[in-house]
Amino acid sequence: MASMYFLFLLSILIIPVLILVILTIILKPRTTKIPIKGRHVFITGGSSGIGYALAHEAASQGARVSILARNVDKLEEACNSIRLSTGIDVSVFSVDVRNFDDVKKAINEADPIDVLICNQGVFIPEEFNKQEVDTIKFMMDVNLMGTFHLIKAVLPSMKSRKDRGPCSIALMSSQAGQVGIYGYAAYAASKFGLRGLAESLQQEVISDNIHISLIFPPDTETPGLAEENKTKPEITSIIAASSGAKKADEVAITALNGIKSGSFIIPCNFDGLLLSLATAGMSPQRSPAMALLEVATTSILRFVGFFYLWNWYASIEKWNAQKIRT
Ligand SMILES: NC(=O)C1=CN([C@@H]2O[C@H](COP(=O)(O)OP(=O)(O)OC[C@H]3O[C@@H](n4cnc5c(N)ncnc54)[C@H](OP(=O)(O)O)[C@@H]3O)[C@@H](O)[C@H]2O)C=CC1
Ligand SMILES: CCCCCCCCCCCCCCCC(=O)[C@@H](N)CO
Repeated sequence: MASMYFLFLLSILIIPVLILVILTIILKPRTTKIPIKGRHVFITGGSSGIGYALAHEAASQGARVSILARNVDKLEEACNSIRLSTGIDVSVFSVDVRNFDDVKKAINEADPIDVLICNQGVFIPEEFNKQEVDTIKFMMDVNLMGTFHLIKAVLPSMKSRKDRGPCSIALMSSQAGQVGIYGYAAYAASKFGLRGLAESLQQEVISDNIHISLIFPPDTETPGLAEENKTKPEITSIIAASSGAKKADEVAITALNGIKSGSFIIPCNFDGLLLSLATAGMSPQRSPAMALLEVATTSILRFVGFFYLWNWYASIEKWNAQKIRT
C-alpha cells in the first residue's frame, strides 16, 4: 500500500519534470535578452497615454527615444515633460501612420531603430449595426494597416544592419485582441489581425535576430480611454470590467520588461495572464516554465472561460430586456 502511494506521488512529480525537460529541449525560438540602454527605441503614439508612459520609462532606463504621432503640439508637450523629468531629449516625428510615404520618410530620417513599438491606436466602440463603414475603416487603417506601414518601413534597414545586437518589434494589441467583446467588432478585428501578422513575421525575421512581442493590456487609464468612455455602450464597459483597469505607467513597465526579455505574448495583469493561457493557440513561447503552465492549465481555463461567457451573455440578456422595457 505504502509503495503504491509512493509510486503515485513519484509519478505526479516526475511527469511535470519530464514535460519541463522536453519543453526546455524543443522550445524555439529560444529565450533572448534585448537591452535598451543606449539603444534607439521608436514609439508610435508616443505623445499620449500608454505610448507616452513607454517613452518616459524607456528614457528613464537610458534608451535614446523617438516618438511619432500626428498632432505637433501634443508631441512637443510630451517631449518637454520627458525632458523636465529625465533630462533626456526625445526626437519627435509628426506623421499619420496611414500614409506609407510619410512613414517611410520619417523612419529613414530617424537614427537606425533597435526597438520599434507600434502603439498608435484608435478605438470607437459601438454596435456593429450602428457603426459607419468609414469608422470601421478608420480603425482598421490606423491600428492594422498603420502597423504594416511601420514594419514595412523599418525592416529593410533593421535586417541589413550588421553591427547591432538583437532587435525588437513590439505591437500594441489589447485584451480585445484575444477575445471579441460586444461593441468592439471593428476594434477587435484590427487587434486580432496584429496577432496573425506577429506570428507569421516572427518566423520570417528570426534569422535576422529580430524578436516580435505582442502586448495585451486591459482597460488602461489614458486620455484615449477617457474619450472612449464618453460614448462606450454600457454593456461594453460591464464586460471589459471582467479584467481590472490599469494605470498607463504600470502597463508601460510590464510591456517594457516583456520586450526586454523577448516575450512573444505580454499580458499586463492577472486576468490578462489567465486570458493569455486560455488563448495560447500556436503562438511561440520561449519560457519553458510558461510553456509548462500553458500545457497544465489550458483545458481547465477553457472550462473557467465558459463561466465568463455565461456571465457576459447573461448581462447582455438583462441589458436587452431592460432596453425593451424602457
Ligand atoms: N487605454 C486602453 O484602455 C487600452 C489601449 N490599448 C491600446 O494601446 C494603444 C494606446 O492607447 P492609449 O494610450 O489609450 O491611446 P491615446 O488615445 O491616449 O493615444 C493614442 C496615441 O496614438 C496617436 N495616434 C492616433 N492615431 C494616429 C495616426 N493615425 N498616426 C499616428 N499616430 C496616431 C495619438 O496621437 P495623435 O492623435 O496626435 O496622432 C496618440 O499619441 C492603442 O493601440 C490602444 O488600442 C489597448 C488596451 C487598452
Ligand atoms: C479564463 C479566462 C479568463 C478571462 C478573463 C477575461 C477578461 C476579458 C476582458 C476583456 C477586456 C477588453 C478590454 C479592452 C480594452 C481596450 O482595448 C479599450 N479600452 C480600447 O482602448
